[in-house]
Amino acid sequence: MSTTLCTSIAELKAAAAALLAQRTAGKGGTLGLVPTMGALHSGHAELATTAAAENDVVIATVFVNPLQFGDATDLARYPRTTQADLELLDQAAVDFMFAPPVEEMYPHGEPLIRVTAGTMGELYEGASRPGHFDGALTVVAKLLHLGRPETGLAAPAADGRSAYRAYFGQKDAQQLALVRKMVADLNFPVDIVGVPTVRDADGLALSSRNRFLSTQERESALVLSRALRLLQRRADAREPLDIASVQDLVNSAPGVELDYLEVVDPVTLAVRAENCQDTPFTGQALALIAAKVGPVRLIDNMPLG
Ligand SMILES: Nc1ncnc2c1ncn2[C@@H]1O[C@H](COP(=O)(O)OP(=O)(O)OP(=O)(O)O)[C@@H](O)[C@H]1O
Ligand SMILES: CC(C)(CO)[C@@H](O)C(=O)[O-]
Ligand code: BAL
Repeated sequence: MSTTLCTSIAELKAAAAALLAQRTAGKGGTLGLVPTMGALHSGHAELATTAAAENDVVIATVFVNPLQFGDATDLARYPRTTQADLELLDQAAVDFMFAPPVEEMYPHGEPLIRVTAGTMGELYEGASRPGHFDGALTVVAKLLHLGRPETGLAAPAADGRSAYRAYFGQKDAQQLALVRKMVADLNFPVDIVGVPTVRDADGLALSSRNRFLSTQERESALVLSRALRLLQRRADAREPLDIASVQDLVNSAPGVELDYLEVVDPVTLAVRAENCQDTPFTGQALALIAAKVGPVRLIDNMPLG
């Protein structure tokens, strides 16, 4: 096992700085950070291997952040699989797994000062999970600070890339857009890298919560990626999207309760008011979907155009 498990911030910072100095002969190098909540699967592995291919040292964080859970049951039953996570990260050539206890991250209880995700954080996922993105951005801000060693990072490269990069999945499109906005608005010295969604062969986006689906619910859940692909085909053909018909298709799947299916601007996430129903699709957009399948809330998205 070459991945080192760290549970304290001081231990992580010292060990990461030392390894970076050793690997780069003290000349400075690049560091990749992969924030996760654990219960790792091949989607996380893709983030980790991308980070390992692009950086001298990689830290993956595994922390089930209470601040981003409104629902205590969801928090309590969130899967925790530390040993398996360590093995997956080792396979992906990650150097450090930072898995702090809650008291290490929040030693004085919940923090008084937090990041607010603003109006963008109130849309879509934020509407169903009030405060979720404030909690997620607050912990991401902390992790971005904690993961960066105090010394040993190279100056920005000629192509303008920072020596510090953090990796997030495009599956959580709203989270990725909000992290990019936080980093831009608050001048965090880090590049955010978006990694494409990894899917099972039948199209279902991998998610730690998929394990709670029964066989029948998993079959029903395929309607999410099918709906997105149907919109993609219509967009590619420059046909009207007729989004209402796709919403009906999702709701007709047994046990599926659609929360939202929206076509939005890929950067601002504002709903596209035009070209979603009857007129031919033009330009580029992102289709976002969320639905409850049995007891599990699932999200997915695909680019259009
Ligand atoms: N299928 C996937 N493909 C690529 N990246 C993914 C995938 N699933 C999750 N990620 C990314 O991994 C990071 C950590 O996500 P997280 O630990 O919440 O996993 P998850 O599977 O999305 O869990 P859940 O949705 O059940 O909370 C996020 O940046 C997320 O976007
Ligand atoms: C980014 C993150 C690790 C913050 O807790 C979480 O929201 C997630 O796993 O996507
Ligand atoms: N992947 C998003 C984290 C969450 O569901 O809380």
